[in-house]
Amino acid sequence: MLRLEGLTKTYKTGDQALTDIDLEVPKGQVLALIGPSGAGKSTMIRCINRLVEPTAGKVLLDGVDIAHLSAGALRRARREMGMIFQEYALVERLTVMENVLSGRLGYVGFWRSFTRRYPQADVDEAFRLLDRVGLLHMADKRADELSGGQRQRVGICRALIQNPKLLLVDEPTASLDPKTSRQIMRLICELCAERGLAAIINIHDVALAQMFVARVVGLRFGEIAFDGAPDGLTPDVLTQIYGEEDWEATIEKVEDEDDIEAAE
Ligand SMILES: Nc1ncnc2c1ncn2[C@@H]1O[C@H](COP(=O)(O)OP(=O)(O)OP(=O)(O)O)[C@@H](O)[C@H]1O
Repeated sequence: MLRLEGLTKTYKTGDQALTDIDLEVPKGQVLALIGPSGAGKSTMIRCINRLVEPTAGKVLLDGVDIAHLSAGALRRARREMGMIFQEYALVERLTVMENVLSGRLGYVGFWRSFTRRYPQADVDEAFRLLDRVGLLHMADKRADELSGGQRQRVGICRALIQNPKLLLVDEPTASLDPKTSRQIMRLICELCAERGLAAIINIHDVALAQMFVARVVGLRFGEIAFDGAPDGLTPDVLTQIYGEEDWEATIEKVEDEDDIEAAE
């Protein structure tokens, strides 16, 4: 469904962020992208929807090369890719419902988007999505009245109402506490499974990635250093990706937290 071929990005500053990346993501697969700061995770996600222009290589979405589309064709192709951000990127003074519906802006005409009059079918779908993520009762609240976890749920609904084939998720839990982080990761993975949706989730927290996804790709210095099931992330492999750390302790700590939560 998504195929990267020789994807390379060198920034104008000379920073080589990605080198010759080949990666295939089948329909419905949720993949976690891990790696140390500066490894190229955000760059990879941003090259896929061309928020960053690749220097070389192909980004094939169902066989169409996103890296070489004209502006109009790119706009249409971007509808197929929902984006979820670390800082939620909501419009604070708008309501939850309005924020969710803004995910349809790529579909409605100029006047409808200017006056924010959306088709009834879009409004109905927004209600369904808010119900699914447990925020139906908050539809009329302003975004700035929500907690971090609630905001991210709105961000998820806004991405899903686009009806994308692929979700690109950039650090969805970086601003959340550990328990809310797990809830949000679980929700994203459940929704992908329900909808047969593929996702690439850029995530710092290795233990969280291991808990929820079937495939992990590890980047190091802009190259793929690991690609496999989460149980292949042994302390040795993690050291290859990140450098030295006491991985046994890091992973055990999270398991302990879950035991405490289960006992509560
Ligand atoms: N706009 C930019 N201009 C120049 N260099 C950049 C730019 N964005 C990123 N880089 C460089 O590209 C490399 C990869 O950065 P990137 O942000 O993709 O890494 P990352 O793995 O997402 O890191 P983090 O986890 O800290 O967000 C780094 O060396 C970074 O300094």
